[in-house]
Amino acid sequence: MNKEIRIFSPATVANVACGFDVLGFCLDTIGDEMVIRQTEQKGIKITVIEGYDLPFEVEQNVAGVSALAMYNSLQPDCGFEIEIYKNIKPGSGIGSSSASAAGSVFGMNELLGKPLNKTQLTHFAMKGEALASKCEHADNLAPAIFGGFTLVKSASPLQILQLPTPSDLFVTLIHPQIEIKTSESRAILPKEILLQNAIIQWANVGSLVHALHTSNYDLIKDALCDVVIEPYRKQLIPHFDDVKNAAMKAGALGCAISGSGPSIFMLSKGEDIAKSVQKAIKTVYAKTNIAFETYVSKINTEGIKTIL
Ligand SMILES: Nc1ncnc2c1ncn2[C@@H]1O[C@H](COP(=O)(O)OP(=O)(O)O)[C@@H](O)[C@H]1O
Ligand SMILES: N[C@@H](CCOP(=O)(O)O)C(=O)O
Repeated sequence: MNKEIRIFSPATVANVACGFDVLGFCLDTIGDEMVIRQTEQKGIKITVIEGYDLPFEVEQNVAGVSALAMYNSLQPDCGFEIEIYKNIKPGSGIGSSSASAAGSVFGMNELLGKPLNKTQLTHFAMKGEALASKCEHADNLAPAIFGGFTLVKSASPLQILQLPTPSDLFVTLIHPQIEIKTSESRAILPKEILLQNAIIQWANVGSLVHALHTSNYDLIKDALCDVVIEPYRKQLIPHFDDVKNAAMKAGALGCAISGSGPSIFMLSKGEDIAKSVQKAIKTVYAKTNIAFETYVSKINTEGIKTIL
């Protein structure tokens, strides 16, 4: 036995400004690698973790929890070992936990001859994601597994819509090297929101979806606005307003918190503008003593994939 595959499990941007818990897109160059190995010995084992200090206990690691949920449901006549080569810092706001939760179930499914479709994989991956964020949200998992832009129409029963990706859309991202746990940045959100803000927000979600379908960059610009979540969470992110101002001045279509932060993303029309935006936001953080990384990426329309 001992069949194995190596996979690339991408980072993702959840929420996309107005679509808290429902919208997301997949990044191109940033992601983890994982090796999933089929073994004669039954059960799930995490055998290697490199890059960051994370638990090896299956029940404490999101990759283990999602793998176990799928394993218990399918009850295959074999076991699996999981190796995690982590590039995405946990608590980054670019779907670190989601990359691991999706990677283990994707790899197992490939080795078992693909008995599950992508929505079913997302369902099991959500069990792992819930360990990290204390909530079964799929807005990182769906773009990681399906690629491109996705909308989670319903979490239960799970229904995912794939949205088109305008070809000239580029992402710029800044990742201040501080950790914000998704569970903690969810805990500070209000339980109720003002109707007047809800109206603005759902108009923006509808407009953004329409703009993606029609490659209408002006409408993307109008719709990339979050009046519900950002006012609370931006307080956790040093210099958020300065980054946003610099990015918009440099020509970005929009700028918002990536997932639960601390990463901040911008969308731009064309790679040249995305690079100018990168230069502008670098100057904001360069004046501080906070370490940071910046990236320019295409939208990854393929999602998670086998690389060996
Ligand atoms: N395989 C894993 N990858 C990343 N984080 C994990 C993993 N397993 C458990 N965790 C825990 O999940 C938390 C990070 O998840 P989360 O706060 O959602 O960050 P992110 O926004 O980067 O996904 C950390 O507490 C981390 O210890
Ligand atoms: N919708 C979730 C997304 C969390 O994304 P992450 O990349 O920070 O895990 C939220 O905003 O809480």
